[in-house]
Amino acid sequence: MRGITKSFGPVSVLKGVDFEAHLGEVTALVGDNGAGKSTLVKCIGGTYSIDAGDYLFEGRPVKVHGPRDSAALGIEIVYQDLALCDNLDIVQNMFLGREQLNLVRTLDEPSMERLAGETLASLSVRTVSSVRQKVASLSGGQRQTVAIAKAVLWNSKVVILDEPTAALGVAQTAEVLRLVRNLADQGLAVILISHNMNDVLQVSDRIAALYLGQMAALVKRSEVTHTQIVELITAGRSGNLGLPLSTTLSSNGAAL
Ligand SMILES: Nc1ncnc2c1ncn2[C@@H]1O[C@H](COP(=O)(O)OP(=O)(O)OP(=O)(O)O)[C@@H](O)[C@H]1O
Repeated sequence: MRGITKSFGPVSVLKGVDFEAHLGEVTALVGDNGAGKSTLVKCIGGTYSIDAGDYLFEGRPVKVHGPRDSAALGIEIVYQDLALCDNLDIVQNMFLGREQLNLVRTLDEPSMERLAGETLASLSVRTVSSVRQKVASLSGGQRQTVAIAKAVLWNSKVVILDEPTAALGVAQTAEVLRLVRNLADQGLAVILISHNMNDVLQVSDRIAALYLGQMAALVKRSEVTHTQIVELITAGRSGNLGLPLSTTLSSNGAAL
């Protein structure tokens, strides 16, 4: 994404944001409440149209007018609410709206069941006992796992995860972070929105810090400390990292 701007009426939310994600890497998207993370992700997913800027995919300019366009490129977003149906089982959830049909045009249950099982196995998911289990009976971590598996089922290239460990316990967080790392190691570009610095430091390769609708910095994980990330989030800059002072200071020099 290059020079992305997005406003809602008079409210300017994204102000010339540059952002990129690479195959085989986890890029953490961090920023304070209201910094514009969700808005940026919804622009990537096509839920919001961008006002100005360039959207490039695999180096080519693309037009993304809605979620169907981003899905066709191989971009999947797992929102915080997971969008799973409690009354359906894991297979039904993973194929919801994209069910496979057999030759007589009825649901190809064996094929969907096999693919669901293979996808979970390829992600080394051990916590789900049966793909025919109702989603209502799954724990928070298992639900997250199913939502992520659903996102990678479609030969996805980019998977965006919105706060995947929020509200999870210690063991379940570790399991989901292992899965996040696994996705990148399998070659996907993973974008991880998170407020949890431990998660960010543990799994990310790059960190993109949004500050008041501007990209304060997009840096390699190995090049920043915990303190610097916090400073980028809260002040838009840290030492020689971050936005130029002129954009983060008001005319009298006070930080905005
Ligand atoms: N549909 C909308 N209409 C008007 N303003 C909006 C809309 N969506 C978001 N905003 C505003 O844009 C700003 C950025 O919101 P956004 O949800 O992108 O931030 P965020 O970084 O994801 O925050 P959080 O961490 O709290 O989820 C906020 O000030 C918000 O009020």
